[in-house]
Amino acid sequence: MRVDAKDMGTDLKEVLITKEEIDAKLAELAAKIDAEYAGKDLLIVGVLKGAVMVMADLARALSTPVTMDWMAVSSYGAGTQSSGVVRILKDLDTDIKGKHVLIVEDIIDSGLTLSWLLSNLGSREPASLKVCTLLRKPEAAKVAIDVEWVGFDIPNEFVVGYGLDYAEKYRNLPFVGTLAPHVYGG
Ligand SMILES: O=P(O)(O)OC[C@H]1O[C@H](OP(=O)(O)OP(=O)(O)O)[C@H](O)[C@@H]1O
Ligand SMILES: Nc1nc2[nH]cnc2c(=O)[nH]1
Repeated sequence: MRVDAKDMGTDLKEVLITKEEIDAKLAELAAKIDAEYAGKDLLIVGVLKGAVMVMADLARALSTPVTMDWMAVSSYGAGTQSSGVVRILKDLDTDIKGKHVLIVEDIIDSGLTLSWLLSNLGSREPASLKVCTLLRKPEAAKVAIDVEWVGFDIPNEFVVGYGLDYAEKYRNLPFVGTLAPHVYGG
């Protein structure tokens, strides 16, 4: 079923990516990730809170048996601009030395969060460290990052839904959409 922005009240401007498009893309990415990690032990690391939905759906689309861990970092607070200062709110429960690690993100915007994460997790000497993100904003990049698996490149607009929030709201929307300007004072 296609859900339109108008069904979700007046806060939303438009639906950018539907649940059906997300499901199809995650199946495509999962097949590539399965091929990459065939015969290997894979730890997928979800970056809280935004990656909860993509982590849950990607994990179920994978055939590769995985273990899962979570890291919580924040660089956005309640606003729509990255502060650039990354704080660890929750570290991994496991030692990743010698493990194949796949970071699962909902979005790469400025790239500052991921750049910091790659450096932080890379220093723990994993056997490999790669990234899968559902969304990326090429026009917003402040640092160049090599990302193996990207679901959708999107325009440089603040998006919500499918894990992504504005002031902690809208994470449970099943699609990715943009907000009407009045919501964030535009
Ligand atoms: O590329 P960047 O500009 O660094 O932005 C990307 C980061 O921003 C979001 O997290 P946020 O800090 O909003 O926390 P949240 O996942 O808990 O909402 C998102 O989940 C990424 O981790
Ligand atoms: N909700 C949300 N969080 C983000 N973090 C970085 N970019 C975004 C975005 O466009 N939307």
